[in-house]
Amino acid sequence: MAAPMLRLFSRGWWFGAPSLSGVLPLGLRKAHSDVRGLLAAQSARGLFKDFFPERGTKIELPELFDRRTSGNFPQTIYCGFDPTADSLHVGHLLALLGLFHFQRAGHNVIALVGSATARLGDPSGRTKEREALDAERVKGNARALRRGLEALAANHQQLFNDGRSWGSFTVLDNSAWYQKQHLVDFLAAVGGHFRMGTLLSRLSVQARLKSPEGMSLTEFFYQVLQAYDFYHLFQRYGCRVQLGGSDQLGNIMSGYEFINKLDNRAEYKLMRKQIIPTTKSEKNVILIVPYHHNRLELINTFIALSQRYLKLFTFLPLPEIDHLMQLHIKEPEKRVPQKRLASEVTKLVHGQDGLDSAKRCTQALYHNSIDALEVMSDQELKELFREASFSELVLDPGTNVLDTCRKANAIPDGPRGYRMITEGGVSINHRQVTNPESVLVVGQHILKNGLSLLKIGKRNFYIIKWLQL
Ligand SMILES: Nc1ncnc2c1ncn2[C@@H]1O[C@H](COP(=O)(O)OP(=O)(O)OP(=O)(O)O)[C@@H](O)[C@H]1O
Ligand SMILES: N[C@@H](Cc1ccc(O)cc1)C(=O)O
Repeated sequence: MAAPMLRLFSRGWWFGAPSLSGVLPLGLRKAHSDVRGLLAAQSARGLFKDFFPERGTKIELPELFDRRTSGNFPQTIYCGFDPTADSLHVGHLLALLGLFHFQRAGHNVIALVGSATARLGDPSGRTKEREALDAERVKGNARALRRGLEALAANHQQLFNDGRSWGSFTVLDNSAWYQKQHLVDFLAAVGGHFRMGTLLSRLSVQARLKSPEGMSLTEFFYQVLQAYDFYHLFQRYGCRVQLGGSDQLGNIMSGYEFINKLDNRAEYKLMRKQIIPTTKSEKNVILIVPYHHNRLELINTFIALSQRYLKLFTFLPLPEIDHLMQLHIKEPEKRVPQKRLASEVTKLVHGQDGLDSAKRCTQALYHNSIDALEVMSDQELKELFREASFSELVLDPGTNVLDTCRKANAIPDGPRGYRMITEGGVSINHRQVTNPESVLVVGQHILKNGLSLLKIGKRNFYIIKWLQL
């Protein structure tokens, strides 16, 4: 008899509020309340949408997550991330939050960096074969991804602890088991368990076979590797649940079938659906790896996003989210839920320091705060005014407003530049300066941190770092 499995897709944000009975399979409804609590809470937040398989399971999924069912607790759940780029993005964050929710409920979770799979390239959800990545590039990306995953897990642990005893968070890399694998041995041992008809029937394969470009053997083989990963994690760590976006359904099914052929113990999976359609477009990807992304960009994006994302991207209890929404109805201009969303996500991604820094940037940018500007480091200022040009100038005695603007190449030479100042188009440190001959004063035009922020017109910023002060 086929072993039980589960698929849980997250609800897309465009589908409306999830209703429990509509989302969860029959088994869950008869489960006892504790179990119901964990999956129901996740579904109520809109994190998961569907289960795989839906029927014919020997053990119902809820038992798998039940603290009180002996032998079943804790479970190990994994999700894979291919290092095809050197940054995590918001789609990954969603997958990670899925893992974090299980971790918070006491289960052990594995974030798998797919250094081996990234070399092949997952064809799922793609219309064209991706550019092949060489081993060095994948290695660099994998290091960056691992750092990002570990940083997020550490922020989660330090800043979102709720006093319960959590499961472990482990980062693994599938190159660890493929490096040692001999190709012929692998094909001989594994290949026979995969049937061509089944592999060919996967939607991701079908779509690519019909495309003008077709599909390479390398890409076709991808699902075998992901299936084997699942098997390996099942054998080695007892991992019975895999989490993935809806594009991962075919790969997860292959893993499920493969494990069942080799081992007929109960097997389960969870799946999550992609909920941010724009994330797949390269232009719209919001990079979140801590060391080379723009915190302000992240905070602004979350301010602009729908309130629904509070449920998806934060750990705030639902009643608290309802309360924030009530506040929003009374005073929408305060944008309370959006600000809270931005700060919760920034805290998770960048830690408390990152959040404080993003708040200083917001103060300096939107509230023209000189105090905030004064305590900002060069790095923060550069990040804040990413579009701004940055120059280092020597402060000669008697340097005036006109000299400063010219040396920073902020105004044109000649009378036109001069007039831009007299006509009020120039400000230094958020204060308008209309006299081109005014000599710069430390403490007014030059901040305590040795910086000046020059603004020309409405949005052209120039940061000047004064040397030899
Ligand atoms: N926008 C998204 N919404 C929800 N889940 C996502 C999103 N983007 C990726 N995921 C999920 O995150 C996990 C890791 O994805 P993966 O590393 O393959 O990223 P990707 O964006 O699909 O990039 P690529 O295919 O170019 O490597 C997968 O389970 C994937 O389905
Ligand atoms: N195929 C997944 C990443 C992944 C890699 C290896 C796995 O074992 C699982 C998942 C994706 O592209 O989104």
